[in-house]
Amino acid sequence: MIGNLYRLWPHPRLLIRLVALTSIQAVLQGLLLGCLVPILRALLQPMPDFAQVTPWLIAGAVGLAVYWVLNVIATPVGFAASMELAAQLRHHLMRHVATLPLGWFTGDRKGRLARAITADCGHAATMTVTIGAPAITCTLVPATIFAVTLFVDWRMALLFALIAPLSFFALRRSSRIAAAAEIELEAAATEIAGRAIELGQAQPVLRAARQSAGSARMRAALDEHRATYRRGLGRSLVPDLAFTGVVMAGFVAVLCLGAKLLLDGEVPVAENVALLVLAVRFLEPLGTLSELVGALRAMDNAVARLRSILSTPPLPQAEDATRQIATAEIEFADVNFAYSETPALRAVSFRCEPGTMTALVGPSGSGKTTVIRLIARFFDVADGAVRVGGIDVRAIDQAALMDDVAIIFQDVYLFDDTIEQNLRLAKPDATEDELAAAAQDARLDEVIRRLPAGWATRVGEGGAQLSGGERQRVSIARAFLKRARIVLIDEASSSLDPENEAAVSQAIAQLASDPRRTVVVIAHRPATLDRADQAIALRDGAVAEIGSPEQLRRSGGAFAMLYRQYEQARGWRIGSNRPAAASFNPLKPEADQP
Ligand SMILES: Nc1ncnc2c1ncn2[C@@H]1O[C@H](COP(=O)(O)OP(=O)(O)OP(=O)(O)O)[C@@H](O)[C@H]1O
Repeated sequence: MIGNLYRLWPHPRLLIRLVALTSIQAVLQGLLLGCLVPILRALLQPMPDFAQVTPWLIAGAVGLAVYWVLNVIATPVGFAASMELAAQLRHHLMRHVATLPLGWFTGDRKGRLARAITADCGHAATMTVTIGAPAITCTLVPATIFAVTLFVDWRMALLFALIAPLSFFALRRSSRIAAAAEIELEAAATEIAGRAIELGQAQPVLRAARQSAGSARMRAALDEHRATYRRGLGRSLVPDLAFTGVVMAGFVAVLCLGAKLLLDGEVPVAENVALLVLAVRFLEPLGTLSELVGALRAMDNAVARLRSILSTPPLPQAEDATRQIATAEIEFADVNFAYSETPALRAVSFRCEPGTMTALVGPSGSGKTTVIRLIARFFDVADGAVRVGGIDVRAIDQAALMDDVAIIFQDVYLFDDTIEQNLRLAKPDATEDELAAAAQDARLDEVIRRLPAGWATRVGEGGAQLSGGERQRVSIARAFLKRARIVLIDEASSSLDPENEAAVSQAIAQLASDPRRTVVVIAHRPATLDRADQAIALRDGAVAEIGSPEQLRRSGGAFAMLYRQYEQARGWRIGSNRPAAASFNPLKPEADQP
């Protein structure tokens, strides 16, 4: 546990100082109690020997003063340490996740990361101080008392040595059960958190179903959490009682041994009294340790969750990585890639020249998004190579690659800041003219003119104040602003309003008109397919067809069928109430379509 903690912090010096301070205090506490032996021995006799007791009283007073000073120092150090450790840990975590492959950030992992940053870092740091320090005291005080007792009476020390491992085993058992219960409780709490998010996000649906106070799943999650808590309590009851029993039995054994030594005349009254005091202080911390054990386990689990993120290997970086990409040419050379067992891409080869736009098409799950992700090096390929400007992306510095790449997702996330700051993310030092030009090219200027505070309008959490099409225009404007030579677009598959659709479509065409730029778009609209210089139809992770859209339409294959269906879908949406493209499987025979 201590090892795990130590390895967790990037700069463990503060932790070492805190542990050293607490350890010195604990040993001092044990030694001060040890002073009682000669003091009582000198005082509890028919003629008290003050000369003999004086040096011990002085030593005790000095020890107490040192203990008090250390205590005064340790309290603020403890507070400062818990803040500092949490801050250190959060920075360490953020620095580490910045080196992870972008493909690591799945929904589930994003949730874990949020929990790690908001809860686990704070818990681990606070508990290190509030639980870790008393745990050290509860271990070192009995250890010191044992050493002192050895000098007073070896038989009593032997009894202490017997009680310690017995209580240690009982404690270990109860701590294991507490750990398992804590993990179950954490899983139940995570389930509740998930359901609570759902409760907020799905309010309209839940209200329509008259379940606004919570779905059946939410209630089930709450019941499960309560049941898990009760189960945990029930399971730890017996081992907890066993531990208390061992400690109590130990104390009875100490009393019996003390009485026997006294009656046999082997240990005088004064020493017997001192031994009893030592026994109490030996056993008492063991009892406290049992109260700390649950919290220690909770801390260990938080530490383990943090370590599981911190131990994720970063994206490998070549020693002599290229820092400047010569051209925006993209090439896939016999690429194979799998997320798990099933291949997502199989022997994919194609080339995209600068100054061209390539449209990726294919049914859901055919590998379009994976192609986009591999160009931006979200993951490394298993076989073959992805090259940009003729260089394998694994040999290009990740920051340099990302400097030249802009990704426009279907769901654009904007920060809860002004529209200007959201745009400046692409180029923090952009001049006003550059901002205005990018906004104009992306047809964002007309949106900004309509907004109440223009460029200074806050876009709300995730960009909620803007429509989907407007958010995409912000994202396209970022691509213009950073002069990205590689633009990867996942065109919105759901319908945009006609104004946004025309604006986004024009902005994409404008992006593609730059002869230095390569645009790859997952296309869902005939207009985009018509504008493309090259189309690649994917099926089951393999290239089914490749050529110019015109050529492929004439050949009457998968692309032609898909094109007709997109056209038809648009016609249906405009002319009737039938659902739009989402219900089509482009590579299914038309007769089988709805
Ligand atoms: N993060 C992931 N982890 C595991 N498997 C994944 C992941 N992302 C995609 N896949 C799988 O890889 C295959 C290709 O998925 P991909 O998202 O590239 O297809 P797509 O053509 O973009 O689909 P869609 O049009 O639905 O977005 C699918 O079988 C998908 O289930």
